[in-house]
Amino acid sequence: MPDALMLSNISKSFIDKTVLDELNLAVPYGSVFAFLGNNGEGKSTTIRILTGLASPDNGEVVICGEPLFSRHRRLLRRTHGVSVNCAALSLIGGLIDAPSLYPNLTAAEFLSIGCRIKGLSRSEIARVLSVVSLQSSADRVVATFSLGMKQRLAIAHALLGNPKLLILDEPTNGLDPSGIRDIRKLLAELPATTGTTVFFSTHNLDEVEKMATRFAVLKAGSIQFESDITQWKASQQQCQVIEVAKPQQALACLTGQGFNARLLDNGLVEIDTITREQQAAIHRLLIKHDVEIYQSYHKKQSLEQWFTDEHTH
Ligand SMILES: Nc1ncnc2c1ncn2[C@@H]1O[C@H](COP(=O)(O)OP(=O)(O)OP(=O)(O)O)[C@@H](O)[C@H]1O
Repeated sequence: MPDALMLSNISKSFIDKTVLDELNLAVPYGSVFAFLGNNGEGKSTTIRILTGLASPDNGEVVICGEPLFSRHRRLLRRTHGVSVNCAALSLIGGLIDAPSLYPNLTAAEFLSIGCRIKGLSRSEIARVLSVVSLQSSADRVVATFSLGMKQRLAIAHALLGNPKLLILDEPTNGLDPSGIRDIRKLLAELPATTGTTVFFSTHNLDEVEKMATRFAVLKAGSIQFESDITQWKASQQQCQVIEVAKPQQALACLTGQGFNARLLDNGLVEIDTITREQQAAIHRLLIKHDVEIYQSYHKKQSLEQWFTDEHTH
């Protein structure tokens, strides 16, 4: 099975600035793929290219085996001059920038316009509303929706026709915590509920850890790092943090036994650990040396900390 999305050697420059420089990326079927990068690294430019809103200077975009920019198939010539292969475009649902919804229409009326444009049966309306959990709001006027509901309606609109690949630019931007939770749950479940692969850009690294299955970091025009989330988590340094009555004595005991331990500014002792057996050994050792333990917890490096350390310089 081909990847849901493949970018090969994509380059894009604006006047004298090269934004994308031979970018290569493969998004496997069934993944929820997070596309990370600092401001101005070219995430939106990439998303505009892979939704056919802009063309690359060089390189190829392939959606589920269909080239997006092809001279040899039936072409849709857009007003801004980008020629796109309709067969590839029909496999994508996209949500870029803030959703443009008609405030005076009901949710169902708004979606019916999308159905008409795409030549779909009206039964699609109930299906997509159910996917985004808005069935009970089908006849409500959009102007009365919360921001989170509007975003879910915009995603429902992008899901009309059951695209193979949903592409979203910062889908939780501007939402409150409950709106973020709803979108996160919705997107994380989409591959299982509708068979749609999800590709989204974001600045919210907590969100990536909670809902993505894979992520890539864009820097200086190409992918600097890419990994499955589970593999990344397994590879991260883990440590035990303890609060004790005598931190200096605890530190001496632990380093004397070969543990890699350090005293933090706040008086806590942090010890690099890998196994549960090492965690148990730490507690046994301190108790044996009469060091009282007030609290002890296991800590893994967050994606946010890792990103700040590795990719913000
Ligand atoms: N149409 C354009 N003309 C000239 N420069 C552009 C154009 N579009 C984007 N750029 C430049 O390309 C660079 C990448 O912009 P882009 O919006 O893709 O970054 P981004 O990673 O999405 O940033 P952010 O996270 O802030 O949205 C920026 O320096 C931007 O100024």
